[in-house]
Amino acid sequence: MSSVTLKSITKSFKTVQAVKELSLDIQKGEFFTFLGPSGCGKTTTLRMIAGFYYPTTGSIFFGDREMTKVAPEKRNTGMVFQNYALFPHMTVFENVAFGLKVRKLASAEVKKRVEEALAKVRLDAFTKRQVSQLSGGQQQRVALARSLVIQPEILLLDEPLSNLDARLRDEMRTEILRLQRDYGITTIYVTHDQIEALSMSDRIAVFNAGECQQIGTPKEIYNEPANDFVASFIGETNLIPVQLEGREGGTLQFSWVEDNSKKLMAERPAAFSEEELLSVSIRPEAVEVFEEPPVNLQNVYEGTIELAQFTGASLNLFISLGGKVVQAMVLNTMAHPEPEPGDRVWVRLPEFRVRVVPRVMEPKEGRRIS
Ligand SMILES: Nc1ncnc2c1ncn2[C@@H]1O[C@H](COP(=O)(O)OP(=O)(O)OP(=O)(O)O)[C@@H](O)[C@H]1O
Repeated sequence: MSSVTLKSITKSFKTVQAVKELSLDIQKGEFFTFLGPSGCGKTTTLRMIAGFYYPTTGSIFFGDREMTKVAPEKRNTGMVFQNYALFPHMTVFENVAFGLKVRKLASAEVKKRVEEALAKVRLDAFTKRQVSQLSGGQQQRVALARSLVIQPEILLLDEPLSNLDARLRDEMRTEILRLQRDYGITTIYVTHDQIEALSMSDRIAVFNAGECQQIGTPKEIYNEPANDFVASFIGETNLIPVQLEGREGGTLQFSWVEDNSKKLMAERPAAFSEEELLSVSIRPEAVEVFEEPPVNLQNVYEGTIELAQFTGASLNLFISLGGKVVQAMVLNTMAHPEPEPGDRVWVRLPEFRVRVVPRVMEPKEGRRIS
């Protein structure tokens, strides 16, 4: 088990700068996730940690050992890929034993370790099967056992669940976490799936276009996003571009950029400089919806329901407030009558639930419904 430190690493491929000035400290035994959209540099960073690529500039340490240009086979990392990369003509046992045989371990030791690893991933009944005769989930377990059996210091997982169906993904998520906790192994997990990232990680680094936008625990990333990109990439959110008008005590006073007759108060402390472009972010579950205009409340806007989506546990309401559509998630209380398109409602964006975030994305038009 080892900590991992990236010191200002960059990676360029001819004209593409895949990773820009990235610095990270991953703790011993931590489950750390790289999250971001396709092409943002997650895999390239993981490959630099594995040693398949060397950084163009910057350095990589495992504990206090510099690994920047050490060959992959000398790093003692275990890696699991999206496509499993198993040997289809070999049995489950042979696949898992492969790395140990390369390391020239005695055959009794190989047998013991492989059997232990297969028991851990609950495949002990399948040792003699050809991997081509296994399901996707079982193959992924073989890949996990193969990477763990070498007792790596660091486990690297590159979108390991993306080829599995939704139910199996759920199951394997729990399985991977259980194994990670059992072995206590430092784990770096690459995904573009925010649910995976939120539900599994100790900490997450959110990437965009080769840059790390925020590092934090799942709750920090979700509740206190660093900017509008992070807010909208993690979960659903409503973003309203705003202009600062004043401050009074701890309260910030804004007007909407798209309609400056609409005012908005925010009570959460927010770090930004006067010259930055700002939005407020508010999650659908934080938006309150009223059938009558509420009295003595702030940040209340009159609107019309455009769409009501029933999802079982909740109703997703898309509410037009003049040109802007805001999404609200209200719990299914089986109330009658239910909110319907065309209904006039009042929306409240509670001042203690809105987050002021710097605007780093291009402003978008209001969400289209159809
Ligand atoms: N070997 C390579 N040669 C040239 N460009 C590359 C190479 N590998 C990656 N890139 C480019 O670097 C950028 C980052 O790619 P990377 O694979 O790290 O992204 P990613 O976030 O892992 O994406 P995905 O989720 O799609 O795998 C992309 O623009 C990609 O096209």
